[in-house]
Amino acid sequence: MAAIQVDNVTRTFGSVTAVDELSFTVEDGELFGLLGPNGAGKSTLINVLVTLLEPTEGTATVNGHDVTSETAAVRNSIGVVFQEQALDEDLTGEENLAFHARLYGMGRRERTDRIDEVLELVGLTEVRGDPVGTYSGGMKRRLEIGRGLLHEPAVLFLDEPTAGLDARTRRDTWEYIQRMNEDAGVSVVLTTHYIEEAEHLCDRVAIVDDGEIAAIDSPTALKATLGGTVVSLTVHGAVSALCDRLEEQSWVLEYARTDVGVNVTVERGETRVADLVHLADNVGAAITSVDIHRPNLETVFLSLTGAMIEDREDADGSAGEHRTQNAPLDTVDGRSEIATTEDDE
Ligand SMILES: Nc1ncnc2c1ncn2[C@@H]1O[C@H](COP(=O)(O)OP(=O)(O)OP(=O)(O)O)[C@@H](O)[C@H]1O
Repeated sequence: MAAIQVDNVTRTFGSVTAVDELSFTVEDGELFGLLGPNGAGKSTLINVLVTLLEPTEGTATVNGHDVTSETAAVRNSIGVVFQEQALDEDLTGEENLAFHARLYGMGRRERTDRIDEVLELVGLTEVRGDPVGTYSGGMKRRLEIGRGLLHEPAVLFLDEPTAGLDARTRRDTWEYIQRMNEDAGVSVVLTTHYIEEAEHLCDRVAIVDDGEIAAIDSPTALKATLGGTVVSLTVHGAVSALCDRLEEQSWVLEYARTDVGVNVTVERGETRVADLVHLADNVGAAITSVDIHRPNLETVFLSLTGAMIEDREDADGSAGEHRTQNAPLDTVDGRSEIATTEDDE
């Protein structure tokens, strides 16, 4: 049985379609990610799956239970960690868990055993007696994840599990998420707008944009669809002539004009910079900056939607707004010399 089955789910808020006819399956034991910018519809989808919102249209099951007609069964079989922290900072880590265990109706014996196990799993055994107010951001996050696991759910939902954490703590948190997925055998569905998180952590990723799934596959398979690196050129003058020349080159896999120049997809981008500069010279165009994007989920998002996730984030406040295709990759216009940067893997 699939952990989650979503069939044509739509959720609207007035005139806003937050989730638009989504269909996908999450297999038992998978670590599954919903990747997209703020406002893409990830939280709305999670809220439908955890029975906090009813779908406007379509159906979904979680652990075989229908999210509309079997809400109690769904809730009993899931754990949820929301974006907003919900811990009592005056209570100790252990007391926070005990409170939650009582809510779930766990008996004293079961409670004690399970709290010990969970604290061990999230690496908080030594600080179990300290007030949560003294915990670091990462420790609080782990405690929340542990709390979501107390009643041994089959599926754990994590909404932006590492938002607001520094890079190192984020990486540590990934290890704990992986550990629970592997050791506790729990299926995990997480939302994120961090490329690296989706890439590093997830077995499969759905790329979500404007309420729709643009692509769904393993990070490796998604990157393989690109078949090259994207070289973003900022160009002054003669962009059309440069595009005509790009069209003639057998080594150019694809190109697309942007507001500031052109994105060129080639094999091993770093080896083609000199050729691109040469081509530009020939047609009287000036390349003022070069950015090389190794294939990662950001470049997959770019090729699918015409914008970077970061651009969408910058445009936030207008979450979910439609942007023009091939929006600028960067605001490097006006640089006088060529700067070459590469995304970290
Ligand atoms: N309760 C609501 N009322 C009205 N509009 C909403 C509501 N909840 C979400 N939306 C809108 O639905 C769209 C999707 O929002 P959603 O929060 O699901 O996106 P998201 O990808 O989870 O982003 P974030 O990470 O910022 O929560 C946005 O346009 C948002 O403004």
